[in-house]
Amino acid sequence: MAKEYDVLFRLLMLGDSGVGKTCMLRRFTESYFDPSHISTIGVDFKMRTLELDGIKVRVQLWDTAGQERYQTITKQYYRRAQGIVFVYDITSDSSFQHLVKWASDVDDYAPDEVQKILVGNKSDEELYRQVTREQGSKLAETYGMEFFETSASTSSNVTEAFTRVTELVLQAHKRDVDDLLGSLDDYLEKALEEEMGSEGTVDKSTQKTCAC
Ligand SMILES: Nc1nc2c(ncn2[C@@H]2O[C@H](COP(=O)(O)OP(=O)(O)OP(=O)(O)O)[C@@H](O)[C@H]2O)c(=O)[nH]1
Repeated sequence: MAKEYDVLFRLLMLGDSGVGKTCMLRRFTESYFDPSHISTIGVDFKMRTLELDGIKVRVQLWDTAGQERYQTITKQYYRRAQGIVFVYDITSDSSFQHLVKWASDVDDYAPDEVQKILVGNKSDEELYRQVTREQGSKLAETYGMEFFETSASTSSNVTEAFTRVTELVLQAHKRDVDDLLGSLDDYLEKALEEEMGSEGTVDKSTQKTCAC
C-alpha cells in the first residue's frame, strides 16, 4: 500500500474571536464557506495533505478559540506547533491591535524555531476596511513574517497562505525530513534485498516504486 504521507506538521491558527479562523480552515480543507459564526470552544482541528517538492506533507491545522476565556487551554497547544498563522480581520482595527498580545504569547509559549505568517482576512469587505494593506504589511515586516490578505468568503489567497506557511515549516525542518526519507529509502532497499535473497538481482529502477 502506498504511503499516505511522508511527514506531518502542526499549524496553529491564532487571532481574536470572529476574525474568520474557522472559515479559513473550512475553505482550505473542505472548499466550503459557512457565513454563520459559531465560536470555537477550546481547540478543534482539520487535516489536509499537500505535495511540496515531491514530499507528501500531512498538515494538521489547529483551530483555536479566540475568546479570552479559553486561553489557558489553547496556550497548551503552542509548544507543539511548527507553524503559526496569525489572523486579524481587515474590518476590525481592534483585532489588528491585539496582534501584539498574540505575538507576545507565542514568544512565551511556542518553540523558538516556529514559522509564522500574518493574515488579514475578509479582504472581500473593502467597504468596511479599517486596516490598510500597508499597515498589515508593515507589521508583518516588523515581526519578520510574510503577509497575506485573504478572503474565506471568496477563497482569495487562502490556499496560497496555508501552502506558504507549510513550505516555510518544511524548509525549516528540511534536514530532519531528508534524514527521515533517507532512512525510509534504506529500509525499503534492505527489505527488497532480503526478499530477493542473496542470489537475486535487484533492479534499481524498480526499487523506488516499491514503496509498499
Ligand atoms: N465577509 C467575510 N466574512 C467572513 C470571512 N471569514 C469569516 N467571515 C465571517 O466572520 C464570522 C466569524 O468567522 P469564524 O470563522 O467563525 O471566526 P473565528 O475566528 O473562528 O472565531 P472564534 O471561533 O470565536 O475564535 C462568521 O460570521 C463568518 O461568516 C471572510 O473572508 N469574509
